[in-house]
Amino acid sequence: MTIKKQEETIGDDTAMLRPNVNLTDEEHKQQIEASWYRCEQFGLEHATEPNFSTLPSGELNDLRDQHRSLLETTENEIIPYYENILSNSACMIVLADRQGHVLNTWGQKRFGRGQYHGLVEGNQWTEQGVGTNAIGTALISGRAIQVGRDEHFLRANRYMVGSASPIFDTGNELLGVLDISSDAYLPQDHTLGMVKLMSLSVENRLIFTAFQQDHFILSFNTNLTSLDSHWSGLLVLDDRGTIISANRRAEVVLARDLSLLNISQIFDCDMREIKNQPLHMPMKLRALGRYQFYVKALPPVTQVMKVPDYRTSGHYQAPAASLPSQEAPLPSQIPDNVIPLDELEHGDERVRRTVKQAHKIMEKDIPILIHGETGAGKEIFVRSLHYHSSRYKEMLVAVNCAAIPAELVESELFGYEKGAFTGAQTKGSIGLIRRAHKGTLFLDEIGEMPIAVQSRLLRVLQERVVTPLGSTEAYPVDVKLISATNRHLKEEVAEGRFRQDLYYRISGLNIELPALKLRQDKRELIAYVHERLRAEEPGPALTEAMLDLLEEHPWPGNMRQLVHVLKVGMAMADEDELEEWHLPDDFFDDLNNSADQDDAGVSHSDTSKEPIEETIARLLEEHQGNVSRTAKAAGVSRNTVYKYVRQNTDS
Ligand SMILES: Nc1ncnc2c1ncn2[C@@H]1O[C@H](COP(=O)(O)OP(=O)(O)OP(=O)(O)O)[C@@H](O)[C@H]1O
Repeated sequence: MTIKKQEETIGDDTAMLRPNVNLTDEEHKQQIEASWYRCEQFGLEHATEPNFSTLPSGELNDLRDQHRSLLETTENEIIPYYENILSNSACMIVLADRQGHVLNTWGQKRFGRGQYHGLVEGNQWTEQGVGTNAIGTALISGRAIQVGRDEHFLRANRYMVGSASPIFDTGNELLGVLDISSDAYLPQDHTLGMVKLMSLSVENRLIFTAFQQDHFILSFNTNLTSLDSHWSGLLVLDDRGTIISANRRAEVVLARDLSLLNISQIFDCDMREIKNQPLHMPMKLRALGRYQFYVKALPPVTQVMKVPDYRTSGHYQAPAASLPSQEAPLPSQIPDNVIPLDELEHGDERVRRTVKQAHKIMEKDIPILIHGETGAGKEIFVRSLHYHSSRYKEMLVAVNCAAIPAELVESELFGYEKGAFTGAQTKGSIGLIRRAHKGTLFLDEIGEMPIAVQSRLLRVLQERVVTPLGSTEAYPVDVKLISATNRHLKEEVAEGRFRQDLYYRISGLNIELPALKLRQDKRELIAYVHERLRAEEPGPALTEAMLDLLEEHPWPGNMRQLVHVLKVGMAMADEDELEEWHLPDDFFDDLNNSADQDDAGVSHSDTSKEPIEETIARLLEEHQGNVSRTAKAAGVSRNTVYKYVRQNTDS
């Protein structure tokens, strides 16, 4: 089950000053009643003993490993601010994952009575097992809640009070929950407000960790002095001003879905002004034509850290002994089975530009995302890029994310320690990402990657370290990341199947590899592939008529289908030239289908009542069998003429 964050819609522009909007007493009562009703449905009775379904320590370690960023952010950047409060009160802070598993606790390890409270690492606090409780109920409702002593469904829990607030990740998915529990009296507004503040702080820190390196982060508030507080709205912008992430406050205060809007659609300013704004100098801007906000823009850390580079001025010459790893390969060093970059296209301007851009970006710390239909040649393209880059001596590791069973993707990619899980090889495994260290990692069909693995991959890309499953050690990795997909990833993001933050991480340079039928150099490319195959094994030549026919084909299977058709045809032919009858049947099925589609709804130009077959027969004769001219005169596609010719020669 995925829970999206609940909107707390705030109607007026003073909302930021009183952000701690708790449930009304009536709403609170309803939440508790709804929870008790669920508990009855789960078959619980008030006398039932809590069932914590405690995780074995190995699984707990894996879980903690998966939530490392959440754990570290909470521990290092949030808890220290509350230490004072904690040390003076009899309560504990609990961090649990979205299934209610306790990941860590801080503060009082044991409540006053020394009673076993079950708030220990590995225990699961769900309504199913423990009845109404702050953690489980906040997770089910997606809202912050305080559960008082008698509001607990199980009698066994009625000695404690818990206040919990869910935490959402940068893609708005429920990530976990923070809870403050005690067996002493906890003032409701105070504690609930505090835990909400903590969960907001965690969310904000996660945004900074994910994006501050390469993106502008805008914070805004109605009040200048609160601009740096956790209650400020945060917007993450790419270089062109597109909003690629936002915190809860931003969405609540602006009361709209902000994803992928441009900053100029929200504030009366554009990206240029934001970029020109002196560091840490707030601006006073109007939002949505109505609200006044103070806005501060934080440029990407990489930009702030930029230091003058003296090589850009004067007549700098690089020292003679440059690093060997920076060298581009010589043509003789490129393996035979790799298609040279300049042979990837044969006159298609768009593809030429794409190849040039990608070749350049290979030397930059910018990931590449390739979109293209299946069989369009994405992997061939990546191989060529890798072997023409300075990483050519290192590994190109290609991973087809759709081909690995979902439950194995994680261990295959990140590796595992020996004995990390049942079925793990006794030796352990280094994992595919580390295998690509210093080289290129090609994640094909990345759209198929399970969402849990996406989070982990995101962390690897952000932190540039891999922690194998079951290990505490983090290994640095330096990989050139190229991903490919035949899906529309933006739509996948909109529908919640692909993490937005990961999408922006992997899509530094977006490349479209056109389908074969759309390529302007289709004819030349077909001739090239044919020549390459003939270089491997002697075979028949292609006539112009055969090239016409091949050019006409819709090629739904793209380059892969072309290679297959040519290989079959060439194997069948004993003659000097490739003939139609050498080609496989499915080739003609596609051809006929596309002819039918091309002509659907289009009537041939002859206005007489003459059937189309007769028109084609007549025109073919008139044009001495010239297919192109016949098709033009009849007002049909060349495929239709071919289809007619074939039917009449077959019968
Ligand atoms: N530029 C090219 N020149 C010659 N052959 C090519 C070219 N591009 C692709 N091919 C051939 O087409 C086949 C399919 O290409 P490739 O595996 O790169 O496609 P893909 O887009 O990665 O497919 P998928 O999306 O199914 O993974 C290759 O095995 C290769 O034989």
